[in-house]
Amino acid sequence: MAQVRARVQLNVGKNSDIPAEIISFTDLKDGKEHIAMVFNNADTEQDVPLIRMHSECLTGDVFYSSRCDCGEQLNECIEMMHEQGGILLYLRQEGRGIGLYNKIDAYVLQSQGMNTYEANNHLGFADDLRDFSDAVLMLNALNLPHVKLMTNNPKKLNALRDAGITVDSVVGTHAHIKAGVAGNKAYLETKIKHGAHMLDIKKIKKP
Ligand SMILES: Nc1nc2c(ncn2[C@@H]2O[C@H](COP(=O)(O)OP(=O)(O)OP(=O)(O)O)[C@@H](O)[C@H]2O)c(=O)[nH]1
Ligand SMILES: [Zn+2]
Repeated sequence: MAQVRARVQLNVGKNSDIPAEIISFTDLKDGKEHIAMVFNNADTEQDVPLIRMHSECLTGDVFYSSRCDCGEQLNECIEMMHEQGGILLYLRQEGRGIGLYNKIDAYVLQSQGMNTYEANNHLGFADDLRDFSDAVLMLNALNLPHVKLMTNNPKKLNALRDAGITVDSVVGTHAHIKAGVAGNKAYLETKIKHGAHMLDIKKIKKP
């Protein structure tokens, strides 16, 4: 059974002015250093807090790469949780679980015309290698059996429900579209078409 190892306050967000608490865990299964980021003490003060399970994307989260929407989604989540509280589970599942170097290889293939899933398959990987059982262990360690979930990905919803977490409602993220050859429009459209994502491509975030 995973347990909270340490929790400490810090400020996060673009201007380092959003109060949060970062939490580490013991006994997670896959050996990765997943963390939870808690806003407004939502884990102790809300009966049904907003949760996001965000998979690591170095290129998007750190460098705001044009190829995906991860960094913008992360900021959208931090800002929403600043307003209404919530718990962000930051999961070290780079490249939907294939790792950074393999994701870069997949980008090479995408530059040659393959879509995001075809590129994964061409490299010998399934469409999505992620397993959300450590996220469930983290929710259990935080004593959160009942949540609202921020995602467009039905697999995340099913993973929580299958593990016995009650998901009251699902909150979609905005479409963060970037044009151009190395843009993310085709990537987002492919996720909707082939990945059954519930993203509303017209729900564009106004600056
Ligand atoms: N293999 C592969 N992984 C990618 C590619 N583009 C982005 N990723 C990874 O996809 C994951 C995106 O994760 P999430 O932000 O949790 O998004 P999601 O599963 O699409 O679902 P929601 O954002 O919750 O709707 C990250 O781990 C990225 O590194 C790609 O072209 N190939
Ligand atoms: Zn990304």
